[in-house]
Amino acid sequence: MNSLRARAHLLFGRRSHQSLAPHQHLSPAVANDLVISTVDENSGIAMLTMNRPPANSLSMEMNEAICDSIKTIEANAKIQSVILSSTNPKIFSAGLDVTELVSPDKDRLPRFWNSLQQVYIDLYGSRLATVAAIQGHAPAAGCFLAMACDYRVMSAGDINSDTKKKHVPTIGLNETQLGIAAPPWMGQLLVRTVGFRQAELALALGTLFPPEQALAVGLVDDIVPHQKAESGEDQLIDLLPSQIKDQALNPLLQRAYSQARIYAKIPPQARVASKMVTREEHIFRMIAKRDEDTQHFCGFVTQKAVQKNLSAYVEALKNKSAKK
Ligand SMILES: CCCCC/C=C\C/C=C\CC/C=C/CC(=O)SCCNC(=O)CCNC(=O)[C@H](O)C(C)(C)COP(=O)(O)OP(=O)(O)OC[C@H]1O[C@@H](n2cnc3c(N)ncnc32)[C@H](O)[C@@H]1OP(=O)(O)O
Repeated sequence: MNSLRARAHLLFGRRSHQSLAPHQHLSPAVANDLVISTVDENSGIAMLTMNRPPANSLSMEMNEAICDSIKTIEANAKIQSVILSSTNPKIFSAGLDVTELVSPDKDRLPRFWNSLQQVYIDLYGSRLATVAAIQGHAPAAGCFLAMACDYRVMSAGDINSDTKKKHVPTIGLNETQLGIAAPPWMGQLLVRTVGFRQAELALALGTLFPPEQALAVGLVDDIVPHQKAESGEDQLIDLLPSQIKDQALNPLLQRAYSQARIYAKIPPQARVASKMVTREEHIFRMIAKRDEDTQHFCGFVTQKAVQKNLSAYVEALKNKSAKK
């Protein structure tokens, strides 16, 4: 147990990206615009709210902001749990900013990929208990963000009171639908989350799961119907950033908060050591294979055929949005 604790300290007690990541980080002031951090030392709970309109897509700066925010919260010994949420009620995160992938700058592309690897190291390997509050869509790297957390609660969707149209969020690794493959470590994370056969099917088909199906395969741990709750807790209201203060009666955030509180009550050393049992080897593997992974990614993404697929995809995305 002692050696496990020592190793836990090695992995989780120190900021991995301070010693391991060669890339630059944004100043906290800028990072705070992209990811809003709020903390409540009394309950030991923090909230990281992604705030990169329109879709919380992951640019290099967004990845760096996520890492910086985790670092800042981890430095506060009074905080044990963090909720990862979004200011956009319909999109948790649209995954990688696809404009980073099309006709990429050759110097920026590897740094961009390093920044995503760092999110894996910092979020998946965080000492904090992490709860993803998935209000809206979480495709591709959006799904990865959720899978890198310890617990996932997802909204069952809602009905627009004006148009009466139902909004049903989806989650999954849909990369094959873009003509690309999920990176091996992301695919393996899906395998560890939902099991081999479900992952094999979902990766090949690029399946985006609606909430009920996501729950059935184990991609999320709980789904929450949208009906507004009758009352809100003061502690949750205090934790919500001003941009989403009106969400205090949102049952999804309430459910995420109650799960964060459950985690915050577990003795941290025991919780962190047990987290290591399942995550340590994968974090170390990423660290060891980081350069190789970056070379694979850059080589793959810059292939002519892949660029063609990605360009067409981005065009379709823009056209779809323009038609609205
Ligand atoms: C042999 C060796 C092999 C080694 C292999 C190694 C590595 C593997 C290689 C590559 C791996 C690369 C990994 C990629 C993972 C990813 O994350 S790719 C990104 C995938 N994301 C998506 O497909 C989501 C695309 N978006 C949507 O489907 C929808 O937007 C939505 C999220 C479902 C929301 O729909 P909604 O109708 O509400 O909104 P809009 O579609 O109108 O979008 C609003 C607005 O946002 C912009 N936008 C959406 N998504 C993105 C994005 N991902 N990036 C950038 N911008 C995005 C959209 O364009 C609209 O903008 P506007 O026009 O300015 O309004």
